[in-house]
Amino acid sequence: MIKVGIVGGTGYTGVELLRLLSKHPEAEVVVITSRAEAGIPVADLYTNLRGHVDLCFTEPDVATLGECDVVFFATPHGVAQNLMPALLATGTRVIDLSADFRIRDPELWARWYNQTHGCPELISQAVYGVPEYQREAIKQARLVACPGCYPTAIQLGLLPLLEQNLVDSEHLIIDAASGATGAGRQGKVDFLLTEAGDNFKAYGAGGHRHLPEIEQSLRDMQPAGSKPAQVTFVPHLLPMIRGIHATTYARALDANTLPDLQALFEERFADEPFVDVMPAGVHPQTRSVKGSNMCRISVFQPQQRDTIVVLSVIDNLTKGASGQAVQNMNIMFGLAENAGLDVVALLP
Ligand SMILES: NC(=O)C1=CN([C@@H]2O[C@H](COP(=O)(O)OP(=O)(O)OC[C@H]3O[C@@H](n4cnc5c(N)ncnc54)[C@H](OP(=O)(O)O)[C@@H]3O)[C@@H](O)[C@H]2O)C=CC1
Ligand SMILES: CC(=O)N[C@@H](CCC(=O)OP(=O)(O)O)C(=O)O
Repeated sequence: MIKVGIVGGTGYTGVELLRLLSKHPEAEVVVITSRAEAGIPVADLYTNLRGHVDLCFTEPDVATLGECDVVFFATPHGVAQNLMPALLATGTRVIDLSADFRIRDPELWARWYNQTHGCPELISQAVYGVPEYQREAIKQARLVACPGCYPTAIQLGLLPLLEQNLVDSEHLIIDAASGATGAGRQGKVDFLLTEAGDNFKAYGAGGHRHLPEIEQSLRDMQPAGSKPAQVTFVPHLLPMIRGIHATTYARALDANTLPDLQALFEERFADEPFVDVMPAGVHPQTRSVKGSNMCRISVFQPQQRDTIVVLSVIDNLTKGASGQAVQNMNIMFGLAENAGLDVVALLP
């Protein structure tokens, strides 16, 4: 059994890690931390885990965490970077769900996250954890930086087009919408039922912190010589609990020579356990992935003109965070990639 520690067990990604790992055949959570709830049984706070998880929350302690084979950070950005040098020195491997190690340039990170990076010397060791194009690097990684939820949905939708250099990469336009759990459990007025319910609004249109992460990862997918990807990214808040829907508009470099896009997408993801290309003409919907690690994608070329539309949906807490983190753990430890993740989405 792989011994697992979780730092930050009281947030939504922490409880999602517990839900998935409690049924994992080859991993067992042995430590779960919370400073505010130390000493309290996990199942007292999250009653869905009664009968499945017997642990109590404990204070974060590097020596105890260092006895685990792998430690997940489900903490706000700025936390993992401070514990990382001491924790990696124990020999444990780390999977960070926060944004601390996603961006390679610490100055760029500092500008978007309004704080100085506490551990720039370890950033180069981090592998960006998108299995669909980083699988080999993830196998060897000691530190995996899990992608953000919006970046995951957007990257998977654009991967086949950018790898083949088929679109005008400097003018990509993305509208994406997220359920309210995307904002975490630390309540803000905007996420009250009475504020978010029966409403739909954009936010961050002038620049969202996921923009540099999205552009960095899209550029990593592009073949040498391509024009570096630039995106206009507008996120929206949807009055639902889980789910992300991303709509991406990309102009073909040459609409007359485009390959069959449906076949291109189906072939690119044929061997991917967690990407499902929908049949031609079918629109994906967030509830078809709720609670599952699947990303469902559709591609359209309306009126056969030169704008390609890609629709992608994920559950922000599963493929967008904790499910992808478990998928990365499975790859790092040579396990079946779907271990603990073979879950059918909850529908209706
Ligand atoms: N929600 C989502 O859809 C997604 C979230 N993420 C990222 O995952 C991370 C976790 O998010 P989420 O689950 O929403 O939870 P929160 O951001 O609300 O994190 C809360 C957890 O972190 C712990 N924590 C906070 N500060 C510290 C600290 N200084 N030292 C140790 N532990 C600390 C808290 O416990 P306590 O204070 O009691 O110690 C609590 O358990 C964030 O970085 C988020 O950006 C990534 C993808 C999707
Ligand atoms: C609805 C909502 O507020 N979403 C969050 C993003 C959620 C997320 O998961 O971002 P990280 O992975 O980088 O934490 C936001 O827009 O900031």
